[in-house]
Amino acid sequence: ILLLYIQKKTFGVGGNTIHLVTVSACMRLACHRSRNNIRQAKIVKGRSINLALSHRGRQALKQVGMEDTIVSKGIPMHSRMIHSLNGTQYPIPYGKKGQVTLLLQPAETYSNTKLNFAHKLLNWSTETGAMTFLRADGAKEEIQADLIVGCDGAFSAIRKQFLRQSRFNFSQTYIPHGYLELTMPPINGEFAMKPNYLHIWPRNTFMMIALPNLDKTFTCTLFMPFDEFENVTTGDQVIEFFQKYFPDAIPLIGADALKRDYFRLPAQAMVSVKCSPYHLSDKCVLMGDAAHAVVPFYGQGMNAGFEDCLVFNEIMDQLNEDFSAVLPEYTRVRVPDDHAIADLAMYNYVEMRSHVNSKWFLFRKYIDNFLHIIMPRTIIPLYTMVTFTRTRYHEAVKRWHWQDKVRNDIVTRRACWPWHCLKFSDLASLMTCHFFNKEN
Ligand SMILES: Cc1cnn(-c2ccc(OCc3ccccc3)c(C(=O)O)c2)c1-c1ccc(Cl)c(F)c1
Repeated sequence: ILLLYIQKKTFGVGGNTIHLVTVSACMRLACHRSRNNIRQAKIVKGRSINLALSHRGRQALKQVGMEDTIVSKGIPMHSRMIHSLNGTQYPIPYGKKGQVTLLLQPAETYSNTKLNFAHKLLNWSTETGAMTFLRADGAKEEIQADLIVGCDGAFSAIRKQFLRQSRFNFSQTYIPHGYLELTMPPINGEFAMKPNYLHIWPRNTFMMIALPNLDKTFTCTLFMPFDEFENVTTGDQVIEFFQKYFPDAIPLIGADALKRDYFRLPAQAMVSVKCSPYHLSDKCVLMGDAAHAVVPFYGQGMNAGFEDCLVFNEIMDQLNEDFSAVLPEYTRVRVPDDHAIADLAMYNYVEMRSHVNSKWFLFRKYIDNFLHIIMPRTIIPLYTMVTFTRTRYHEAVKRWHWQDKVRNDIVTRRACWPWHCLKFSDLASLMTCHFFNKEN
């Protein structure tokens, strides 16, 4: 989690590698993490190390002068590549030049990084900020903090103490889908597929994506209901399943590797966590997955966490770093937006699970892009607002509903397409909205 120039003693607890390294690199923050160093682990149990960085996350990195460093280690994806069942591939650009999603892997450690791995938080006090850690050598370490930032993930130890507080709201939802990661190796030292694309195989209840890595491999993530994972128990059944749904991926992953890696780890669960408030008195604040774990179907998990820091620091500026005012204001401003992206990611999961196959995906995206081209200020695709702007998440949702109403009003009054079926007045009303927005 990015905490910018807080002069007081601030202790971050948790955070995954990219958050920890970035935090420490920019602020000599003492970070305490119960897990071992992911960078030294050979196999990390089911934990994906691909992180999709887009505009919100980049703005946070920019504010601490880290954007160029981190972006230089990322792979830009300027379009989706939709893989149809018959093996045909359709590129759909994300939009304007420069609107890319960056794929990151754990960054390098920086000289002023003080990372305390395998430090388990035993206890902490909301009144005094006193913290007790159990170190890897078994010794206990007492620390006194002015502010404790709980960025210790979806199953936060810091948040556990919030549960004892009156009027603390908390919800946790596991979805019936799991995910499993496979590796697509390079061919003759080169990427097996076009690298600067987010490869998507939309198959309604099954989906697979492939994200490029710096070592020219792709990390393929298969999303599928646990019931379906349980039906595939032998190597031959894996091949049969892939022949039916992802035939073009078999030669690229390799049949033997597919049969082997498919069973390397069990399918991992996905959880959505929402809570409020995000703060306790003036001593503790939750950020990142500890505050709002989201399902991955919008690629916004890390970006929302980074934007937490950006918003926190904007409020620190406004309220002169007075934690007793900053923390409640951070809750007031940030909770509606983080709840909105959690709901949006879950909506996308339902949308993509129910009827998003390659034809529907293509249709939706072509329509979105077409309407955005002819009325760039009136129709802005939701994915564009979420991924390529800092439009507040809850405001993006409000605008999306308004745009859907405008579009559906026109469509329901005219059963047919294409465009020439619309009466002039329909076009006029749309263009009026467009010019009206121009005024705004
Ligand atoms: C890692 C990452 C970064 N962005 N996205 C993402 C997510 C959703 C998208 O569209 C939603 C939609 C398309 C068509 C109809 C309704 C909704 C698009 C898009 O427009 O390209 C891209 C993902 C991602 C993550 C998991 C799955 Cl399963 C997946 F497919 C992609």
